[in-house]
Amino acid sequence: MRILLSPDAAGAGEIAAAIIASSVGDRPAPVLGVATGSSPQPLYRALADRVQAGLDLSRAAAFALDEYVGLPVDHPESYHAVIAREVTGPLGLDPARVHVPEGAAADPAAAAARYEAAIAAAAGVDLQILGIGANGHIGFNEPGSAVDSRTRVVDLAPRTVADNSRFFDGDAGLVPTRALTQGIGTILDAREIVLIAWGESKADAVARAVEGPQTAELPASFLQRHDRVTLVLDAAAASRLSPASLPVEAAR
Ligand SMILES: N[C@@H]1[C@@H](O)[C@H](O)[C@@H](COP(=O)(O)O)O[C@@H]1O
Repeated sequence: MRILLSPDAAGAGEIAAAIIASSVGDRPAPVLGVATGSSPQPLYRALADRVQAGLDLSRAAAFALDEYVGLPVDHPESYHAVIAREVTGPLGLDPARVHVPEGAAADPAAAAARYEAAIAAAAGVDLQILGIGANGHIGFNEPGSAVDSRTRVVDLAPRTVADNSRFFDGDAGLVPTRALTQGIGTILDAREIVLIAWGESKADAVARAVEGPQTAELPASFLQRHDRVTLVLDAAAASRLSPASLPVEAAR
């Protein structure tokens, strides 16, 4: 895993945006994997600045990682709404090429299978953007998720429901308890992965993802088996990594 550091979240966003621009900026029709949550927001802001300055993503396709089950698509905290607000608009994507799992479908399991088929039909994801949960989840692959899991319906861990209650007026009772998520296997099929993490609350999960054993108990640890992963971290998120894991200039 390549690790890049910035003193703060905004700087981490700039670094991640630069990687994305150089990886996919020259492709005529790249396929992006896009995450929601607070982690990628500095990245999207920095990428939006690049779009304002001339980066053209209008022919890019995008596949969101996950969506709540049972939330109407027009709910402001549905990932359909979040992706439209924070990604599609600011990055100048074509809404017709942006895909989000159908968490409001009558048959979510069938919707999961359709989503896998849609990713395959697009010839896979070129670059997957990831955040990480405080419990080491990626997408909504909670502890216990298998390395070869595919897009499916999952139950959210109590900690994730509590963490995400901040998006629902602080009321955990309003947070859906199930979601559709790309699986670990789906995520690992992406040709390149950029994970952004910032803040002290992610430091433990980051250290275990990088230095711990590969285990379903910390789903992000499975990223160790991908050969093109970059972690872009601020100082707080990197604070529990051993010096041996850090870039040479930071470890001195
Ligand atoms: N499903 C999302 C993930 O895709 C996200 O990466 C993670 C971290 O969230 P945040 O970035 O807000 O800390 O948990 C959320 O619940």
